[in-house]
Amino acid sequence: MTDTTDTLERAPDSPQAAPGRDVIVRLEDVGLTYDGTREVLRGASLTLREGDFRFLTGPSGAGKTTLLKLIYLAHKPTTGQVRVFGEDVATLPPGAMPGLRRRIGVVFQEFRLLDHLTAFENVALPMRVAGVNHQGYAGDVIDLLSWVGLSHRIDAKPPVLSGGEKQRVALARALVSKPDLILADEPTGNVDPVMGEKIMRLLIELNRLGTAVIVATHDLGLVRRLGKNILRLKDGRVTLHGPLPEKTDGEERP
Ligand SMILES: Nc1ncnc2c1ncn2[C@@H]1O[C@H](COP(=O)(O)OP(=O)(O)OP(=O)(O)O)[C@@H](O)[C@H]1O
Repeated sequence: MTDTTDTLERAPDSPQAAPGRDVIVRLEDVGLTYDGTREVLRGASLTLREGDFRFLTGPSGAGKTTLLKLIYLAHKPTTGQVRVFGEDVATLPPGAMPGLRRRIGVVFQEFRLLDHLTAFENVALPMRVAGVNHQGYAGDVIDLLSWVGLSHRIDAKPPVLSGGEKQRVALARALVSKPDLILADEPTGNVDPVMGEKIMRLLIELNRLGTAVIVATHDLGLVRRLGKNILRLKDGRVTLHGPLPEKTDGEERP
């Protein structure tokens, strides 16, 4: 079996460098074609281990969101194998999906906050859906909103929150079930650079505490500053790269 890694430059947390950590996501030779005609992934492979942090980059339309949705079990591959927390998605027993998904926190554009619920209620929602009672989650929700700097906005509803505040509520919601893996699709997309940096620092802190993270982004400045390994998606395939070097004239990589 071939690994993910067509190219690996200075990647200290690479699969090769850390064989002791469990593999939590493995894609092997995955193809995904929408509607039988639109081939987005072709022979895509990657390995993610516990505690890894990866930026996911690539041209618009390359399939970054599609790849994250595959890992979140929202799509099945057309060909190849997807394993998440050791389970083969193709042969997942009925009823196993919610349990797997609870181990994954997502910050996706289309999973918007519910406008009629407060910040507290939005963050609490995954716990309520999982059948946890108020006492079981209230403390965690308050702590999380405080951690993302929103203690003062607990009772505010999304229509009166700024873009950055909404992103941080969404991040808190993704974290409330203490996931082993966070998938964030352009989490800094609609916020100013200072807020974008703050959101990324929160993700990095979370990763430092042990959560694996994949962040899809077009923001190469951020990728360069934060110095993390990169999964690059292009022509349907994934390659793993080390941190971007300092900018050089005319440089145009991911
Ligand atoms: N549900 C779908 N049905 C059909 N085609 C789709 C679907 N979702 C995405 N696509 C197409 O698949 C391709 C990849 O889309 P995707 O959103 O995964 O790319 P992306 O790399 O995340 O793009 P961007 O950087 O612009 O957000 C695009 O051409 C898109 O139009």
